[in-house]
Amino acid sequence: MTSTKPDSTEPAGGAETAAAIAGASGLVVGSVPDIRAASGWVRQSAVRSPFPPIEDYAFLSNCHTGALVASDGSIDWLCVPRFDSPSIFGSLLDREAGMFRLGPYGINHPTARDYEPGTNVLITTWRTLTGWILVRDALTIGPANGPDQVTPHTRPPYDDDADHLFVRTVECLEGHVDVEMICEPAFDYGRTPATWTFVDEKQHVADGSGAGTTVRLRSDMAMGIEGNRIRGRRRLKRGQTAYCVLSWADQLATPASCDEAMACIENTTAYWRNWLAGARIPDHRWRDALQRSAITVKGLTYMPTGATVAALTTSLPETPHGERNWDYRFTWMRDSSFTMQALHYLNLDWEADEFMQFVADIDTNHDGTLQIMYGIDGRRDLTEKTRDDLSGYGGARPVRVGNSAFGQKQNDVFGAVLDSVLLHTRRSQRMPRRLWPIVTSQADAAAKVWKHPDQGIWEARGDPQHYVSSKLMCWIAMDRAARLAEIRGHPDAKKRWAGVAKEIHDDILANGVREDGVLRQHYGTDALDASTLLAVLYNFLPPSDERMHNTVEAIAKDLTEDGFVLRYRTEETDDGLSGKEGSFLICSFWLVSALTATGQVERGVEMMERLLKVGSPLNLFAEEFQVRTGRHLGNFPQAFSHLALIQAASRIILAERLAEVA
Ligand SMILES: OC[C@H]1O[C@H](O[C@H]2O[C@H](CO)[C@@H](O)[C@H](O)[C@H]2O)[C@H](O)[C@@H](O)[C@@H]1O
Repeated sequence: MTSTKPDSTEPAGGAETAAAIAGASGLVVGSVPDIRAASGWVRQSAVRSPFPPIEDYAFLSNCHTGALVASDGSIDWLCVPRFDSPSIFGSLLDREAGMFRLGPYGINHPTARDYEPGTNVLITTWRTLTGWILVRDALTIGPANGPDQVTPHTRPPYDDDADHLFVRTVECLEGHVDVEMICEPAFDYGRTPATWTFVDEKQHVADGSGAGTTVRLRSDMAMGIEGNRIRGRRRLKRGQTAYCVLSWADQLATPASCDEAMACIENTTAYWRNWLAGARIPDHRWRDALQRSAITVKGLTYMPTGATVAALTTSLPETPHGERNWDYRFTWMRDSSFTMQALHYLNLDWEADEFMQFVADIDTNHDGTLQIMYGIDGRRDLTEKTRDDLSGYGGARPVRVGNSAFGQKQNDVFGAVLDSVLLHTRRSQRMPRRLWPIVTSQADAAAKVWKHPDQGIWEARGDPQHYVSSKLMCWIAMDRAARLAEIRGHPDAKKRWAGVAKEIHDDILANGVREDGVLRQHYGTDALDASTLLAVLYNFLPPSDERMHNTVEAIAKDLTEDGFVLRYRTEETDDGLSGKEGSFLICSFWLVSALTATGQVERGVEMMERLLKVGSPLNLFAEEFQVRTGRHLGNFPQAFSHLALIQAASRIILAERLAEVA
């Protein structure tokens, strides 16, 4: 895109400022801002990459959409009003595609960042030469009448109470600090910069419009329009507060004072804590990680339909500077089913209920089967386009919007859905009548297609193959369908489906096992694939069976880099793409679960501890981890990684507890 800012590789404030920024403590204090620094944005220093590391971002959500906040206080990703809407802040994918910063003037490294415990409210503490401030950020959500409406352990009647507001408050704790706000939306993924007009200049209210969208900014800081951005400044002294709020709600309603803004944040805090109170999170040293994963998975749920997005973002690269960039702001049947399983582990059955309603309402194919993925509103057409006007994160192109995988045949989808239905039926002790047609159509489809090759769980864009994990999930489909038929009193269907399950089981054992007793990736290769760990997790054979043990050991030995698991070796597998991937975090957590399931709990614990250490400072995980650099790769935060974390930790904790009582 055409740059309107100074060259981001040049120190905006000259050599002195750059040196000050690079201060030995890592804390940026008191760089004397010169006129160039004042006209640019503090991020434009020579001492940091223009694209922050993926793992530096904080994730916020109102269960309609989510945001990524960089450690310098800039919102670099926000799509409104929904996860899958075009971005208005898209600096994540192009430094010129919009951002919204709040923080001390001239300083871009905070002293500390954390979530308000048990919530999705971010707290950032900044220290300057003259004082301390504390910033609170939230995509607000909660009962319209305030936190008093919240009663613990009740199903929130206010489930759809997102305010459609980004609220930011700042409080001066000590001394005095000059606070700066820069709000520069660029609509339609950066294509249309905002045109600003004051609605009420005295009250500091302005509307920014472009590409058919209008947002309202309101603050108690003095603010001025500078082209496509609004800049606000205020010196805060100890005890003083300030706020700024961005709204995209109907009527563009905004809090009219700092007290009102703070009340919205309190409401949001109460909302998340109340939600978490409904979870059964074990009292264990991994509790914080489990809580964060639960909140993150919930934050990736689109409340109006109960669908979950696979991740918040599009096109964060799986290979640095490479082409493995995908749009994950959709609902995969597989990802959502795994998510439901993980939430059940934590006793969060409501969420599963919501997802089942989504499944029941889905617009199926003519033959009654499901697509492998849908829009969060149930939309079927997810046509993929590239946005060639965007630089891409770190230059990784293309940036994709939409995902061609929606048209793929992936035979595991039947098993994923039917496993969820069975789990849900058992947990809720009932199966809604309207789910039965889904059960029969998915079971009949799996019975028909299990012999066919497909694109597999990893959605390879190469030739279809007889993937072992796809057959395995078809076995699950038939097994779960037979059990559901029994529950509903359909003995004939039960017999028919159980018969197909047996046939698939035999076929996998005959064709899917290498000579050395290890499950192979697909029938035409001896290559390994981490998705075969699902055989252990789904009890395809007893955990004591040699083939399960051999598969776990082969993957641990030959499909890892420094202990972290690759989904497959790109040099052995033609997935139709170039570039080497990092290790897949879901696969690494699967290995922890598989080790635990096969009785190797200590090895599982060791690996779990290592995995937790590579989480972001805020306990968030992208899709992949690059061992060589210690950096996260791929979309962020990724539900797959968090749900597999929950599953692995829950299995270990259960195994430890059972060992204690044995
Ligand atoms: O690697 C090629 C494929 O990568 C993406 O798929 C991956 O993400 C999905 C969502 O989490 C997951 O369900 C799938 O198992 C992963 O392989 C991408 O969405 C595909 O379009 C792409 O072909």
